Amino acid sequence: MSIKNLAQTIANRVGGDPEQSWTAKLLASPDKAAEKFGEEAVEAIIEATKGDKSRLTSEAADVMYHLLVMCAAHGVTLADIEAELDSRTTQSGLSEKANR
Ligand SMILES: N=c1c2ncn([C@@H]3O[C@H](COP(=O)(O)OP(=O)(O)OP(=O)(O)O)[C@@H](O)[C@H]3O)c2ncn1[C@@H]1O[C@H](COP(=O)(O)O)[C@@H](O)[C@H]1O
Repeated sequence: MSIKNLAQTIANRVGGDPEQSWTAKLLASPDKAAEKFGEEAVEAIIEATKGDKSRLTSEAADVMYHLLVMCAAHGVTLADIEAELDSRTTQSGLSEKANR
């Protein structure tokens, strides 16, 4: 699934039944969504340091899903994030840091 479609699926769960949907449950509890994002990020870091590509891929998917849910719980959309990323694009495509 594309990130765009995942974000749309998550947006469609706003106001959904927490008993029927994990996503709806997290959206109704922003602090829980943030906590889960943190847990998944740590799990991804651990897999990255172990060097297992398959496990890292799985954890990275968890991180992306939970990041989007956490943001959606606060009304931040994928379009908002993309606009922020667009604003960071430099003329050369290289950041100041990369030039140092
Ligand atoms: N991409 C995901 C997705 N990734 C992870 N999860 C859930 O996130 C939860 C993670 O919780 P835990 O870490 O406690 O569980 P776990 O990952 O099994 O445990 P560990 O392996 O990390 O130890 C699990 O219940 C997963 O099912 C997801 N739940 C939903 N989606 C997407 O969201 C859509 C809507 O799903 P509903 O939540 O069912 O509406 C789905 O069709 C999917 O496309």
